[in-house]
Amino acid sequence: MKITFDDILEILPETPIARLAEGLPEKIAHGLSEQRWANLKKWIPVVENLPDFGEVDFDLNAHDLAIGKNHSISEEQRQALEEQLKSFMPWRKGPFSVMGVDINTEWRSDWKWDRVAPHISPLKYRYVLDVGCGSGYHCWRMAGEGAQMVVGVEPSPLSNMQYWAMRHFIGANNVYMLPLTLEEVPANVAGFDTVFSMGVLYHRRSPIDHLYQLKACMKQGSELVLETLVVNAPEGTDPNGYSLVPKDRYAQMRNVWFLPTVETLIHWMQRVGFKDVKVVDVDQTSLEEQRQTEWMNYQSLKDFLDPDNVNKTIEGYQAPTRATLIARL
Ligand SMILES: Nc1ncnc2c1ncn2[C@@H]1O[C@H](C[S@+](CC[C@H]([NH3+])C(=O)[O-])CC(=O)[O-])[C@@H](O)[C@H]1O
Repeated sequence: MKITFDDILEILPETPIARLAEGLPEKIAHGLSEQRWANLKKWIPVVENLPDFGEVDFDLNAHDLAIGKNHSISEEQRQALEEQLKSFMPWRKGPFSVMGVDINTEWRSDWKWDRVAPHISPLKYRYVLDVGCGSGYHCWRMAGEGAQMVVGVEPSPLSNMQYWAMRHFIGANNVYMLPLTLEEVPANVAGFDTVFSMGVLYHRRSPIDHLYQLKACMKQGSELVLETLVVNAPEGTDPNGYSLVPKDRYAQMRNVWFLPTVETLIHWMQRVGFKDVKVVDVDQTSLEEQRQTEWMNYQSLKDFLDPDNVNKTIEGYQAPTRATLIARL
């Protein structure tokens, strides 16, 4: 199957998010430019040559999407497919099961979805944006909840290939991933009914600007679902207004900037104009939720924590704890 954006370009003008189309072909070309990302030269042919097994069953409400669960292929075909899918390693966000190949990703992203989904407004018939959607795992689950259209924006070309690999087997099913950053989304879209930003805010150098950019995508009365790393204020420090900017790395990640307390995060969201801000979950990431697997064979959370104290990062900070907040525009 060829990677093509013709369908989304054709659909967009008829939707409340029509302004997303502005300059889109050029932005897509930039996002998937082989000059910028030499690996695309090897990845794109793998995607485009995935085998055609005809119509395949799947279940967007299953934790692994159960693609082709009732469709039998030969062991030889299964092994060849496994090899093709392994060319998109490391697989971080999932899991996925494709024609009997179980992609055991670094993250149990289904656990995050199970924590978030019970608290959000029903997605049925909604236009949904998932910012920094990774492999697109949550986008598929959002479509499973009946969304009218899910747009994932994700600058990582490898993550985009992982989306296309799933799409090859199951079709778009209202899910479209664009190889864009949030900053490339036009500032006047103002049409999404639900916007998710999960695991992105702490990567931004200007968290308040990130919140304004999310807001600019949203329709009046719509919902924001924000998930990000938080910290407790040090003993004796007022949590209101406190946020940690790590000296250097945080849990070995170089690109971590602001880790607010939950109180500070609420305040930031209110300052930007979000209403009814609710904290629906705070959860310390477990070693079972993020770990090395056969499909992600680099170091993982265990290696980023203090070997003598799993509640601290290797740098001595509070171990990764994520809060989910829901707010209305
Ligand atoms: N400016 C940006 N605009 C859009 N995306 C970005 C930007 N910068 C980084 N990203 C992307 O945001 C994703 C963050 S992961 C969360 C995945 C999923 N949401 C999850 O909640 O599991 C982090 C985590 O593991 O928490 C990466 O895929 C980046 O490429």
